[in-house]
Amino acid sequence: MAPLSLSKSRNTHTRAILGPKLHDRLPSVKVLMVGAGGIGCELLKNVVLAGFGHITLLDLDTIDLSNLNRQFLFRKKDVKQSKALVAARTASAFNPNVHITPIHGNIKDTQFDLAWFRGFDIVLNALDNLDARRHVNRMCMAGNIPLVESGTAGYLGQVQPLLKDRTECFDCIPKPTPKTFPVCTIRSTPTQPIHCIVWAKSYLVPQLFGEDEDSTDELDEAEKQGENAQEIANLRKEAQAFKSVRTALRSQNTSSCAVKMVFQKVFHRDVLNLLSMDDMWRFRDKPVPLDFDLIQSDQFILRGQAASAVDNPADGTSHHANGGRDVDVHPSGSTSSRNGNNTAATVNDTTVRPSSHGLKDQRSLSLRENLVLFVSSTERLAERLMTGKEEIISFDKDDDDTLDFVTAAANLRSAAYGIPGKSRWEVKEMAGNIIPAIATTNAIISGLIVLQALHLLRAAYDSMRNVHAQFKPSAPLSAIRLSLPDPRCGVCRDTYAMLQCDPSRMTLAEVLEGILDGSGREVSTYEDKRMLSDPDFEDNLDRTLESLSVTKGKFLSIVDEDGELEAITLAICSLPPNHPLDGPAMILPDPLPKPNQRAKPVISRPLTPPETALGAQKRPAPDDLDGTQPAKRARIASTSNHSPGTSRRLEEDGLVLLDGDGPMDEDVVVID
Ligand SMILES: Nc1ncnc2c1ncn2[C@@H]1O[C@H](COP(=O)(O)OP(=O)(O)OP(=O)(O)O)[C@@H](O)[C@H]1O
Ligand SMILES: [Zn+2]
Repeated sequence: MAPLSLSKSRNTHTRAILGPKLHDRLPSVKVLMVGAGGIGCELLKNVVLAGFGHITLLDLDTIDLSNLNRQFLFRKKDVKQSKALVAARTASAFNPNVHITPIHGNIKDTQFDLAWFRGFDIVLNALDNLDARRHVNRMCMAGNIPLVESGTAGYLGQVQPLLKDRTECFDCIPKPTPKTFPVCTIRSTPTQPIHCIVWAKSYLVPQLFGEDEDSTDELDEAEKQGENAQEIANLRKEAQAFKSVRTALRSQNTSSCAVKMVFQKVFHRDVLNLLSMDDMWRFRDKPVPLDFDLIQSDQFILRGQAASAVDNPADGTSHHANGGRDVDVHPSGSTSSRNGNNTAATVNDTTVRPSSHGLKDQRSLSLRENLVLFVSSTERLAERLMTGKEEIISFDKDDDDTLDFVTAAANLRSAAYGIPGKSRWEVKEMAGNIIPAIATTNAIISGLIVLQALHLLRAAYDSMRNVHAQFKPSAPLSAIRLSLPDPRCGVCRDTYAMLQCDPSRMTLAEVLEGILDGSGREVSTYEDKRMLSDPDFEDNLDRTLESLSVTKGKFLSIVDEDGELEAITLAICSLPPNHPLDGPAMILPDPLPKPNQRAKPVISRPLTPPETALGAQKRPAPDDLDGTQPAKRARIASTSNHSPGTSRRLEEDGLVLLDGDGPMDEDVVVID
């Protein structure tokens, strides 16, 4: 028998499985893949080998050493290069007929507007965060583009095909409330290692290395409004104290003492201040203020132990320092001290630790070693600010300097409060909210993504399933029929249209006039959760879209005040390239969007499993269905989520830090 030609053998099986019709179609299908990480690398390989011809691969990140164990399109030589570019280069070689366009960018960037999304036949998500997933979901709902959503967490995984009007969308189901901690626990009364880690990562790192948030105006305003004068005076003192250490960290002259200043403030003076509040410690163990010089000279006695002997490993055992000289206590490997000299704060570490005590990242550090690590990491971070390389630094589990800093600061705080410390490895897991990734789960999920994508392309809607990989040896996969859209969903129930316009020349009123065709309906307008106008608030109507930050890539929602009709959401796009310069500043969608009657709320909905890798998704209990109209719900959400009065920071990974002035149970630090 004559051997099959390579291209014949390459396609024979796929063709037999997919059937000639679908197989012939794949070379012309335009796929957008978002994410080239753990799932993304596996998925790209599958998509290329399945015979898809045009793949656009987008990822914002560069390759990290820690990716190599499972992101097999990358090699050590590729570290620090763009994931999208390297993955595309590697996978192109798997199939000569494939055309991969890599983009090193953020999918939320406004250049990737609805017009751009509409250039694709299908979108495959291989992302790792809710924010980006929500964004892609909205774009796909707006453009009626089939989307396959996916996620893995350890042994768990999920694949979910989504199509507007046929299936629920990613936002139809409320996502789990993240884990919360009261702010006072984090700021004043920690009792667990995680409290100290969150404090170091979400409070201390931003205070020292993040943006300079001038709170003077806020405090002046609070004072005017007659808030507690003593409290305001304390907050001013606190702000001033942080200001001076921030300045010191950024200044050449004082930088040598800066690290010690930081230490004295947060581990000594702040603890003394707290101790002065007697009431706080009536039923709690008191913290102990740490002493830099005494720890350095190993004369500090903490709860009966010397600094070099105090270590607080998670297992509760204590390792006493003796024996041979060691060891690098900079887990990142850096031992540099600024200007090559020992600064006032530098500890000449001759700590003696048995080097056999586990891998260096997994060792528990003594109090003294934590001090050394605190000094060196603070110096490294300060140096990055001083050399102007970065203006601000935020925590990143893969950034050795910030991880060292958080490890050391958290452990020093733990020591002060008598809480067990954590190794750098454990801190990385806890601060980075890491569930170890399992390559096999990624591989299984990536295969399932392609299967669901093929169902979508074939319009075989009855075959589509939500598939879950679960930790159940008897039933490792479960496949569930898809649910219908939630009629109350504020994303997929909107009527979408594309508005091509020049936002610098169009006012909000002109857009409303054009879209509502002079119907005079009473409406409110929103950009995301920001309310721009309502019937009682018309100040913005004569402002241009640009001045209201409603520009290319953003959505403008027009919500019916009566709640009778679904909302109209306009995706703002540029005018076409050939549009005459003196032409109209807006091209209205044709036909104009005609929103449907709003559906009455339903009580029972099809089953979706309770726990997913995209988040333990819970449907509202029937009692929660209060029948509130989405329009009104959106309004409530918009005001409660971003009330300007609340001092709130939202961090990338979903962590919310509320510096609350509200009641205690509203003051929470939230971990996603
Ligand atoms: N907004 C976004 N735009 C483009 N790519 C994104 C966006 N958000 C996340 N990603 C990418 O999605 C991918 C998710 O992959 P994965 O979960 O394996 O993350 P990772 O960073 O490679 O791994 P780990 O978090 O475990 O270190 C990452 O490569 C990440 O850069
Ligand atoms: Zn929805």
